[in-house]
Amino acid sequence: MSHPFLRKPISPGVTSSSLPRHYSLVDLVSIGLGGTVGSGIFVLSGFIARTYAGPATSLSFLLSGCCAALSGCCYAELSTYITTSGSAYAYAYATLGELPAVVAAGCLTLEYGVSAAAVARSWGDKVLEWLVVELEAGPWAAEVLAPAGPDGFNPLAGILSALTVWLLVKGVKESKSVTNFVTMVKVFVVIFMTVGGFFLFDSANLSPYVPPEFGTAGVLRGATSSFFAYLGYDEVCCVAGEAVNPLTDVPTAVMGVIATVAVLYCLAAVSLTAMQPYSLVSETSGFADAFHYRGVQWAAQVAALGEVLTLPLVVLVSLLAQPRVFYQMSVDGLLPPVWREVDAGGNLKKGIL
Ligand SMILES: NC(=[NH2+])NCCC[C@H](N)C(=O)O
Repeated sequence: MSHPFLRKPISPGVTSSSLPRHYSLVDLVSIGLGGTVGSGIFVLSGFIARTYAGPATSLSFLLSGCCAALSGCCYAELSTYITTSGSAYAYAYATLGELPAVVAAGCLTLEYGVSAAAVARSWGDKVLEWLVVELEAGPWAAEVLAPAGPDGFNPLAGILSALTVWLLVKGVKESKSVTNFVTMVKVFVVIFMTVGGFFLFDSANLSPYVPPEFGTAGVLRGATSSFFAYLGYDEVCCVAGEAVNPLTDVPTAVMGVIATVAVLYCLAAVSLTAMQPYSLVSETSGFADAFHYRGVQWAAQVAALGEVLTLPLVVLVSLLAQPRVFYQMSVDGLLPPVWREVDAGGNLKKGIL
Protein backbone atom coordinates (compact mmCIF):
# COMPACT_ATOMS: atom_id res chain seq x y z
CA MET A 1 0.00 0.00 0.00
CA SER A 2 1.79 3.12 -1.22
CA HIS A 3 -0.38 5.64 0.60
CA PRO A 4 -3.31 4.52 2.73
CA PHE A 5 -5.60 7.27 1.48
CA LEU A 6 -4.49 7.34 -2.15
CA ARG A 7 -7.63 7.50 -4.27
CA LYS A 8 -8.16 5.70 -7.53
CA PRO A 9 -8.99 8.23 -10.27
CA ILE A 10 -12.46 7.96 -11.77
CA SER A 11 -12.33 7.33 -15.49
CA PRO A 12 -15.25 8.87 -17.38
CA GLY A 13 -17.66 6.66 -19.34
CA VAL A 14 -17.88 2.88 -19.23
CA THR A 15 -14.69 1.19 -18.05
CA SER A 16 -13.61 -1.82 -20.10
CA SER A 17 -12.89 -5.05 -18.25
CA SER A 18 -11.86 -8.60 -19.01
CA LEU A 19 -15.27 -9.81 -17.84
CA PRO A 20 -17.83 -9.87 -20.66
CA ARG A 21 -20.71 -7.40 -20.36
CA HIS A 22 -23.75 -9.69 -20.60
CA TYR A 23 -26.23 -8.63 -17.91
CA SER A 24 -29.29 -6.81 -19.25
CA LEU A 25 -31.60 -4.67 -17.09
CA VAL A 26 -33.88 -7.68 -16.56
CA ASP A 27 -30.92 -9.79 -15.43
CA LEU A 28 -29.77 -7.08 -13.02
CA VAL A 29 -33.25 -6.70 -11.52
CA SER A 30 -33.42 -10.49 -11.18
CA ILE A 31 -30.09 -10.57 -9.36
CA GLY A 32 -31.28 -7.75 -7.09
CA LEU A 33 -34.69 -9.23 -6.30
CA GLY A 34 -33.34 -12.78 -6.13
CA GLY A 35 -30.61 -11.76 -3.70
CA THR A 36 -32.86 -9.56 -1.59
CA VAL A 37 -36.18 -11.36 -1.09
CA GLY A 38 -35.49 -14.18 1.32
CA SER A 39 -35.45 -15.07 4.98
CA GLY A 40 -36.18 -11.43 5.82
CA ILE A 41 -39.76 -11.78 4.69
CA PHE A 42 -40.14 -15.55 4.99
CA VAL A 43 -38.76 -15.84 8.53
CA LEU A 44 -37.98 -12.45 10.13
CA SER A 45 -41.44 -10.95 9.51
CA GLY A 46 -43.01 -13.53 11.83
CA PHE A 47 -40.28 -13.10 14.42
CA ILE A 48 -40.67 -9.31 14.43
CA ALA A 49 -44.46 -9.52 14.65
CA ARG A 50 -44.29 -11.88 17.61
CA THR A 51 -41.44 -10.37 19.60
CA TYR A 52 -40.97 -6.70 18.66
CA ALA A 53 -43.78 -4.90 16.92
CA GLY A 54 -47.02 -6.89 16.58
CA PRO A 55 -49.28 -5.43 13.85
CA ALA A 56 -46.86 -2.50 13.51
CA THR A 57 -44.42 -4.88 11.76
CA SER A 58 -45.50 -3.19 8.52
CA LEU A 59 -44.36 0.15 9.99
CA SER A 60 -41.02 -1.41 10.95
CA PHE A 61 -40.59 -2.63 7.37
CA LEU A 62 -41.58 0.80 6.05
CA LEU A 63 -39.00 2.55 8.23
CA SER A 64 -36.20 0.18 7.27
CA GLY A 65 -37.28 0.51 3.63
CA CYS A 66 -36.83 4.30 3.82
CA CYS A 67 -33.33 3.79 5.23
CA ALA A 68 -32.54 1.26 2.50
CA ALA A 69 -33.75 3.78 -0.10
CA LEU A 70 -31.35 6.42 1.27
CA SER A 71 -28.46 4.00 1.07
CA GLY A 72 -29.69 2.85 -2.35
CA CYS A 73 -29.54 6.44 -3.64
CA CYS A 74 -25.82 6.55 -2.75
CA TYR A 75 -25.20 3.25 -4.54
CA ALA A 76 -27.24 4.36 -7.54
CA GLU A 77 -25.40 7.67 -7.86
CA LEU A 78 -21.92 6.19 -7.40
CA SER A 79 -22.69 3.46 -9.91
CA THR A 80 -23.04 6.12 -12.61
CA TYR A 81 -19.46 7.29 -11.98
CA ILE A 82 -17.80 3.94 -11.37
CA THR A 83 -18.83 1.20 -13.79
CA THR A 84 -16.46 -1.54 -12.63
CA SER A 85 -17.25 -4.55 -10.44
CA GLY A 86 -16.71 -4.36 -6.71
CA SER A 87 -19.56 -2.19 -5.38
CA ALA A 88 -18.70 -0.49 -2.06
CA TYR A 89 -15.03 -1.51 -2.41
CA ALA A 90 -14.70 0.30 -5.75
CA TYR A 91 -16.68 3.32 -4.49
CA ALA A 92 -14.55 3.59 -1.34
CA TYR A 93 -11.36 3.37 -3.42
CA ALA A 94 -12.45 6.27 -5.63
CA THR A 95 -13.77 8.48 -2.84
CA LEU A 96 -11.92 7.64 0.39
CA GLY A 97 -8.69 5.88 -0.57
CA GLU A 98 -6.93 2.54 -0.59
CA LEU A 99 -7.10 1.63 3.09
CA PRO A 100 -10.84 2.37 3.47
CA ALA A 101 -11.37 0.40 0.25
CA VAL A 102 -9.57 -2.65 1.65
CA VAL A 103 -11.61 -2.36 4.86
CA ALA A 104 -14.81 -2.11 2.77
CA ALA A 105 -13.79 -5.21 0.79
CA GLY A 106 -13.18 -7.09 4.06
CA CYS A 107 -16.60 -6.04 5.36
CA LEU A 108 -18.30 -7.02 2.09
CA THR A 109 -16.61 -10.41 2.10
CA LEU A 110 -17.68 -10.97 5.68
CA GLU A 111 -21.20 -9.77 4.90
CA TYR A 112 -21.64 -12.02 1.87
CA GLY A 113 -20.08 -14.99 3.63
CA VAL A 114 -22.00 -14.55 6.87
CA SER A 115 -25.34 -13.78 5.24
CA ALA A 116 -24.97 -16.68 2.79
CA ALA A 117 -24.27 -18.95 5.78
CA ALA A 118 -27.17 -17.45 7.77
CA VAL A 119 -29.66 -17.92 4.93
CA ALA A 120 -28.35 -21.44 4.14
CA ARG A 121 -28.87 -22.27 7.80
CA SER A 122 -32.34 -20.78 7.80
CA TRP A 123 -33.12 -22.84 4.67
CA GLY A 124 -31.93 -26.03 6.42
CA ASP A 125 -34.30 -25.32 9.32
CA LYS A 126 -37.14 -24.58 6.90
CA VAL A 127 -36.68 -27.87 5.02
CA LEU A 128 -36.83 -29.78 8.29
CA GLU A 129 -39.93 -27.86 9.40
CA TRP A 130 -41.53 -28.45 6.01
CA LEU A 131 -40.88 -32.21 6.22
CA VAL A 132 -42.20 -32.46 9.75
CA VAL A 133 -45.19 -30.10 9.56
CA GLU A 134 -46.37 -30.39 5.96
CA LEU A 135 -45.28 -33.93 5.06
CA GLU A 136 -45.64 -35.33 8.60
CA ALA A 137 -42.20 -36.97 8.47
CA GLY A 138 -41.29 -39.09 11.51
CA PRO A 139 -38.45 -38.53 14.01
CA TRP A 140 -35.97 -39.78 11.38
CA ALA A 141 -36.11 -36.33 9.70
CA ALA A 142 -34.66 -34.52 12.72
CA GLU A 143 -32.16 -37.33 13.37
CA VAL A 144 -30.80 -37.16 9.81
CA LEU A 145 -31.11 -33.44 9.06
CA ALA A 146 -30.27 -31.99 12.46
CA PRO A 147 -28.14 -34.67 14.11
CA ALA A 148 -26.65 -32.23 16.61
CA GLY A 149 -29.99 -30.77 17.70
CA PRO A 150 -31.74 -27.56 16.59
CA ASP A 151 -28.78 -25.33 17.54
CA GLY A 152 -26.03 -27.60 16.28
CA PHE A 153 -24.40 -28.31 12.91
CA ASN A 154 -26.88 -28.37 10.03
CA PRO A 155 -25.74 -30.61 7.14
CA LEU A 156 -28.36 -29.21 4.73
CA ALA A 157 -26.86 -25.73 5.00
CA GLY A 158 -23.45 -27.12 4.00
CA ILE A 159 -24.93 -29.11 1.10
CA LEU A 160 -26.75 -26.03 -0.19
CA SER A 161 -23.61 -23.90 -0.06
CA ALA A 162 -21.64 -26.58 -1.93
CA LEU A 163 -24.38 -26.90 -4.58
CA THR A 164 -24.52 -23.17 -5.23
CA VAL A 165 -20.74 -23.01 -5.63
CA TRP A 166 -20.99 -25.89 -8.11
CA LEU A 167 -23.66 -24.06 -10.12
CA LEU A 168 -21.66 -20.83 -10.18
CA VAL A 169 -18.53 -22.68 -11.30
CA LYS A 170 -20.52 -24.41 -14.02
CA GLY A 171 -21.03 -21.15 -15.83
CA VAL A 172 -22.49 -17.69 -16.07
CA LYS A 173 -25.26 -18.70 -18.49
CA GLU A 174 -26.51 -21.49 -16.23
CA SER A 175 -26.50 -19.36 -13.08
CA LYS A 176 -28.21 -16.50 -14.96
CA SER A 177 -31.08 -18.69 -16.15
CA VAL A 178 -31.56 -20.19 -12.69
CA THR A 179 -31.51 -16.71 -11.11
CA ASN A 180 -34.10 -15.30 -13.52
CA PHE A 181 -36.44 -18.27 -13.19
CA VAL A 182 -36.25 -18.67 -9.40
CA THR A 183 -36.65 -14.90 -8.88
CA MET A 184 -39.88 -14.97 -10.85
CA VAL A 185 -41.19 -17.88 -8.78
CA LYS A 186 -40.09 -16.19 -5.56
CA VAL A 187 -41.91 -12.94 -6.30
CA PHE A 188 -44.96 -14.99 -7.20
CA VAL A 189 -44.74 -16.82 -3.84
CA VAL A 190 -44.63 -13.52 -1.91
CA ILE A 191 -47.58 -12.16 -3.91
CA PHE A 192 -49.48 -15.42 -3.34
CA MET A 193 -48.92 -15.25 0.44
CA THR A 194 -49.90 -11.59 0.57
CA VAL A 195 -53.04 -11.89 -1.53
CA GLY A 196 -53.99 -15.08 0.33
CA GLY A 197 -53.57 -13.18 3.60
CA PHE A 198 -55.81 -10.36 2.38
CA PHE A 199 -58.57 -12.87 1.61
CA LEU A 200 -58.37 -13.93 5.28
CA PHE A 201 -58.10 -10.35 6.54
CA ASP A 202 -59.48 -9.80 10.05
CA SER A 203 -59.14 -6.18 11.12
CA ALA A 204 -59.51 -7.16 14.78
CA ASN A 205 -56.01 -8.65 14.57
CA LEU A 206 -54.56 -5.24 13.74
CA SER A 207 -55.72 -3.60 16.91
CA PRO A 208 -53.92 -2.20 18.83
CA TYR A 209 -51.62 -1.34 15.94
CA VAL A 210 -48.66 -0.73 18.26
CA PRO A 211 -49.13 -3.11 21.20
CA PRO A 212 -48.46 -1.28 24.51
CA GLU A 213 -45.99 -3.96 25.66
CA PHE A 214 -43.79 -3.23 22.59
CA GLY A 215 -44.29 0.53 22.14
CA THR A 216 -42.21 2.77 19.85
CA ALA A 217 -39.00 1.06 20.98
CA GLY A 218 -40.32 -2.26 19.69
CA VAL A 219 -41.25 -0.76 16.32
CA LEU A 220 -37.76 0.70 16.01
CA ARG A 221 -36.16 -2.59 17.06
CA GLY A 222 -38.28 -4.25 14.38
CA ALA A 223 -37.03 -1.70 11.86
CA THR A 224 -33.40 -2.45 12.74
CA SER A 225 -33.96 -6.19 12.43
CA SER A 226 -35.95 -5.94 9.21
CA PHE A 227 -33.14 -4.03 7.47
CA PHE A 228 -31.61 -7.45 6.83
CA ALA A 229 -34.57 -8.13 4.55
CA TYR A 230 -33.47 -5.28 2.27
CA LEU A 231 -29.84 -6.35 1.94
CA GLY A 232 -29.06 -7.60 -1.53
CA TYR A 233 -29.63 -4.56 -3.77
CA ASP A 234 -25.91 -3.83 -3.35
CA GLU A 235 -25.16 -7.07 -5.19
CA VAL A 236 -26.36 -5.42 -8.39
CA CYS A 237 -23.42 -3.01 -8.04
CA CYS A 238 -21.04 -5.93 -7.51
CA VAL A 239 -21.77 -7.19 -11.03
CA ALA A 240 -21.80 -3.69 -12.60
CA GLY A 241 -18.62 -4.63 -14.47
CA GLU A 242 -20.67 -7.18 -16.42
CA ALA A 243 -23.70 -4.97 -17.15
CA VAL A 244 -24.39 -4.20 -20.80
CA ASN A 245 -25.47 -0.62 -20.01
CA PRO A 246 -24.05 0.08 -16.56
CA LEU A 247 -24.64 3.84 -16.63
CA THR A 248 -28.40 3.53 -16.84
CA ASP A 249 -29.27 -0.05 -15.94
CA VAL A 250 -27.39 -0.38 -12.64
CA PRO A 251 -28.97 2.67 -10.90
CA THR A 252 -32.38 1.78 -12.35
CA ALA A 253 -32.07 -1.78 -11.06
CA VAL A 254 -30.88 -0.69 -7.58
CA MET A 255 -33.74 1.77 -7.04
CA GLY A 256 -36.28 -0.48 -8.77
CA VAL A 257 -35.37 -3.40 -6.51
CA ILE A 258 -35.64 -1.35 -3.31
CA ALA A 259 -38.99 0.17 -4.33
CA THR A 260 -40.40 -3.23 -5.36
CA VAL A 261 -39.33 -5.08 -2.23
CA ALA A 262 -40.48 -2.23 0.04
CA VAL A 263 -44.00 -2.45 -1.42
CA LEU A 264 -43.97 -6.27 -1.30
CA TYR A 265 -42.68 -6.39 2.28
CA CYS A 266 -45.04 -3.77 3.73
CA LEU A 267 -48.09 -5.39 2.14
CA ALA A 268 -46.91 -8.86 3.18
CA ALA A 269 -46.43 -7.66 6.77
CA VAL A 270 -49.96 -6.20 6.87
CA SER A 271 -51.36 -9.41 5.44
CA LEU A 272 -49.49 -11.63 7.92
CA THR A 273 -50.51 -9.66 10.99
CA ALA A 274 -54.12 -9.37 9.80
CA MET A 275 -54.45 -13.15 9.44
CA GLN A 276 -53.65 -14.09 13.01
CA PRO A 277 -53.31 -12.37 16.44
CA TYR A 278 -49.68 -11.27 16.70
CA SER A 279 -49.16 -13.23 19.91
CA LEU A 280 -49.77 -16.45 17.96
CA VAL A 281 -47.65 -15.69 14.86
CA SER A 282 -44.93 -18.30 14.31
CA GLU A 283 -41.38 -16.98 14.81
CA THR A 284 -39.98 -19.24 12.14
CA SER A 285 -42.69 -19.85 9.58
CA GLY A 286 -45.17 -17.00 9.84
CA PHE A 287 -47.16 -17.33 6.62
CA ALA A 288 -47.49 -21.11 6.42
CA ASP A 289 -48.43 -21.26 10.08
CA ALA A 290 -51.01 -18.46 9.71
CA PHE A 291 -52.66 -20.30 6.80
CA HIS A 292 -52.83 -23.44 8.96
CA TYR A 293 -54.33 -21.38 11.78
CA ARG A 294 -57.06 -20.16 9.44
CA GLY A 295 -57.68 -23.70 8.21
CA VAL A 296 -56.49 -23.17 4.62
CA GLN A 297 -54.14 -26.13 4.49
CA TRP A 298 -53.43 -26.04 0.76
CA ALA A 299 -52.27 -22.42 0.96
CA ALA A 300 -49.98 -23.34 3.85
CA GLN A 301 -48.49 -26.13 1.72
CA VAL A 302 -47.92 -23.78 -1.24
CA ALA A 303 -46.33 -21.11 0.98
CA ALA A 304 -44.06 -23.61 2.76
CA LEU A 305 -42.98 -25.31 -0.48
CA GLY A 306 -42.44 -21.95 -2.23
CA GLU A 307 -40.17 -20.77 0.58
CA VAL A 308 -38.16 -24.01 0.55
CA LEU A 309 -37.70 -23.90 -3.22
CA THR A 310 -36.79 -20.24 -3.61
CA LEU A 311 -34.78 -19.32 -0.51
CA PRO A 312 -31.54 -20.91 -1.82
CA LEU A 313 -31.30 -18.17 -4.46
CA VAL A 314 -30.20 -15.67 -1.80
CA VAL A 315 -27.22 -17.91 -1.09
CA LEU A 316 -26.43 -18.21 -4.80
CA VAL A 317 -26.49 -14.46 -5.38
CA SER A 318 -24.32 -13.75 -2.30
CA LEU A 319 -21.76 -16.24 -3.54
CA LEU A 320 -22.01 -14.76 -7.05
CA ALA A 321 -21.23 -11.26 -5.77
CA GLN A 322 -18.27 -11.95 -3.48
CA PRO A 323 -15.75 -13.12 -6.15
CA ARG A 324 -16.46 -9.88 -8.07
CA VAL A 325 -15.06 -7.90 -5.12
CA PHE A 326 -11.86 -9.99 -5.13
CA TYR A 327 -11.73 -9.75 -8.93
CA GLN A 328 -11.70 -5.95 -8.76
CA MET A 329 -9.10 -5.95 -5.96
CA SER A 330 -6.92 -8.18 -8.10
CA VAL A 331 -7.37 -5.87 -11.11
CA ASP A 332 -6.30 -3.00 -8.84
CA GLY A 333 -3.20 -4.94 -7.82
CA LEU A 334 -4.30 -5.54 -4.23
CA LEU A 335 -4.70 -9.32 -4.62
CA PRO A 336 -2.77 -11.93 -6.64
CA PRO A 337 -3.66 -12.44 -10.35
CA VAL A 338 -5.50 -15.73 -9.70
CA TRP A 339 -8.58 -13.77 -8.58
CA ARG A 340 -8.89 -12.01 -11.91
CA GLU A 341 -8.46 -15.06 -14.14
CA VAL A 342 -11.45 -15.27 -16.48
CA ASP A 343 -12.09 -18.60 -18.24
CA ALA A 344 -13.18 -19.06 -21.86
CA GLY A 345 -16.87 -18.80 -20.84
CA GLY A 346 -16.31 -15.42 -19.16
CA ASN A 347 -16.51 -16.95 -15.68
CA LEU A 348 -14.36 -16.36 -12.58
CA LYS A 349 -14.06 -20.10 -11.94
CA LYS A 350 -10.92 -19.94 -9.81
CA GLY A 351 -12.11 -16.89 -7.90
CA ILE A 352 -15.40 -18.60 -7.07
CA LEU A 353 -13.64 -21.74 -5.85
N1 LIG B 1 -25.84 -8.80 0.47
C1 LIG B 1 -26.38 -9.56 1.34
N2 LIG B 1 -26.13 -9.40 2.59
N3 LIG B 1 -27.18 -10.55 0.96
C2 LIG B 1 -28.01 -11.35 1.83
C3 LIG B 1 -29.40 -10.86 1.72
C4 LIG B 1 -30.37 -11.45 2.70
C5 LIG B 1 -31.80 -11.26 2.23
N4 LIG B 1 -32.19 -9.89 2.20
C6 LIG B 1 -32.78 -12.06 3.04
O1 LIG B 1 -33.69 -11.50 3.58
O2 LIG B 1 -32.65 -13.27 3.14
